[in-house]
Formats: sequence, structure tokens, C-alpha cells
Amino acid sequence: MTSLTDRTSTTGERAGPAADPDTGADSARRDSDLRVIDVTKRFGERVALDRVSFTVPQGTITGFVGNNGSGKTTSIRIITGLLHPDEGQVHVGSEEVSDAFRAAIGYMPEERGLYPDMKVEQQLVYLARLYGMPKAEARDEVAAWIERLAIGQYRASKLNTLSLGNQQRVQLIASLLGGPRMVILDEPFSGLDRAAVTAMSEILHEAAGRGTGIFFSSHQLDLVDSICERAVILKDGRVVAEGPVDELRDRGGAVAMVTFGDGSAPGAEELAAAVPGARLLHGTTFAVPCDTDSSARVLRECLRFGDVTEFSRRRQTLSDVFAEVSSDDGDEEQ
Ligand SMILES: Nc1ncnc2c1ncn2[C@@H]1O[C@H](COP(=O)(O)OP(=O)(O)OP(=O)(O)O)[C@@H](O)[C@H]1O
Repeated sequence: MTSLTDRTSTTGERAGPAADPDTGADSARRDSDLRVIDVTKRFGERVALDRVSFTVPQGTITGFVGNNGSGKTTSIRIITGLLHPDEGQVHVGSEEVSDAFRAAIGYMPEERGLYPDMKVEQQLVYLARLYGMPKAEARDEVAAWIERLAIGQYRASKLNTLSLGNQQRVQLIASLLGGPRMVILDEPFSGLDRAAVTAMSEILHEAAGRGTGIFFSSHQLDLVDSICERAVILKDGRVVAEGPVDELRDRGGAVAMVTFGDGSAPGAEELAAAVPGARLLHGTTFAVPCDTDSSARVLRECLRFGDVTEFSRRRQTLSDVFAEVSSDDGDEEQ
């Protein structure tokens, strides 16, 4: 059976890793990083993207987060060539992205893009053949993926008879067939059960380890936090944060989780007026920016409002960073 990890393709661009991570070919990798440069897109009066720039490096998993309507799908459509920007460019390395590169991107659209009436195995083999694989290799690779993603019982079923989560597994296979250099997934984890999330994230890590650039949008910040090395955060069509997840988490310092006893919790605005940056997480628990030096003062301020039943400092999560840069007063910080 074909190995899922050391495939070579007979097509030019969809041909496995762009650079061997073990050969130290960093410059070769940078030459094939995908760069969105100053992209603006308008729909009539509406500015969907406003001078958006970010990089998707080869060999890493980059998460793309932002509220509904912030411009994620529009950005992805521009990268894949489904939409044209009004201004700006998309580059691979220092060159404008070629049609051949775009055609070879493993793409999983939000609305999913497969043939609903076609049988699972049949359409995956058909797609693999379109990517230039010989028939026997296509069959072997598809069989291996079907087994890996535990959907063997559906191989002869029409796609539209599968559950949403199983359709997503099929779509993931379609986007990885032939070892693409770049994989772009729009909300790949939405609606998946835990086993599917684990399987999918393992597969994405393996693909990144082979040098593939992985870029996916998600509303699930905890997943982006745990899976991605890098993140791009969009707000209202603008990039408000980008970089290694670890650096983004460290940028804002630590936070204290403060829980008030029942009946003594202040309103969110009230607490934020006394302790800048305080925000309600759930129930009577707030997240409050809090460095080592300021923790005694922050605790004193909180105690002025009522009983504090829990007070613990921790490193920021991506969710904290997102809340901070997505808030209206985060605007000035960029
Ligand atoms: N074809 C279109 N015509 C007009 N407006 C559009 C079109 N496509 C997107 N928009 C607008 O552009 C903005 C960005 O939309 P986009 O779908 O890119 O956001 P998103 O971040 O993917 O949102 P979601 O998380 O809800 O999927 C929104 O205001 C949307 O209404």
C-alpha cells in the first residue's frame, strides 16, 4: 500500500515537500512561502479586506481567525484565485503566484467542493487522477487515506449520504491527495467529533513536517492554540495580529482569572473601569491583565467589589489575545 508520508507525484507543482526540512534548505523554503501583500477587496461600498498582509510559511501550520464577516473566506478565495483583489498581490516567494501553483493548492472550501452524488472512493480516485497520478497509485493512495480516516464502510456510498463530519474527512483527503505544497482549509474542524479532530490535526502536523504549508480558518481558538505554530488574526478586514502563537501569547503578559462569589460580581464595564482590560469570561469569572508586580494591586481592586473566591495567574491563551485585539480599544494598539 502506498505510504501516506513519502509520496511523490508525477505532476510538477503538486509534488510533495518544496524543501527537505532535514537538508537545512531554509532559503528554499522561504522562497516558496506564500505572501499576501497589501490586499484590498471591496464589494460595492463594503471594504471586505483593507490592506491585508500576512505570510503562510512552508512547513508550518498557520491558523486564520476572526469574527464572522472579518474577511477570512474572502482572503482564502483571493489566495486560491477565485476572487481578484482590487489592490495588492499574492506572492509565492518573491514572484506573483502562478496559475500552476494555485491549481496545485489542496483546497477545502467552507461550502465543501466535492460531487455530492458521486461515490466516495470513486471520486477521490478521479481527483487523484486529475492531479496526474497513475491509476494504480491513485487507488492505493485513496485506499490508504480511507483506512487512515476510518471511513472504509462508506467507500461505496454517495458523498451526500454521509454525515457532515464524514464528508469533511473525505474533503480533507481530497485536499491532501498527491502531496500538495500548500493546503488551505476553510473551517475544517467545524462540527467534527473529538476523534476526527485528533486524526485531522495529526495528519496536518505530518503534512507540515514534510514541508507543506498549511493554512486554515477556524472559530475554535483553543484548537488554533494547540495545533498551530503561527496565527493571523483578522478584525473587520484588517490584520490585527500575526506571528508565532507563542510570541502572540507572551506579548500581552499574564492574566489573572478572578471569580467572584454569587451576588457580589461587578458588571463587566464597572470592573473594566477600575481594572483596565478586565473582561467577563463566563458566569462570575473575569480575565484581568495582571503581571507579577501588579497582582496585589489587582486583587485589592477586585476585593473592593465583593468576595473573590478564586484568583489565579496564568499565561495568556490565544483566546485572551484574540479578545484583546478584537476589542474596540484594541484598535490603537496596532
Ligand atoms: N460576494 C459578496 N458580495 C458582497 N459582500 C460580500 C461578498 N462576499 C463577502 N462579502 C462581505 O465581505 C465581508 C467579509 O466576508 P467573509 O465571508 O470573507 O468573512 P468571514 O470572516 O469568512 O466570515 P464567516 O466567519 O462568517 O465565514 C462580509 O461583510 C461579507 O458580507
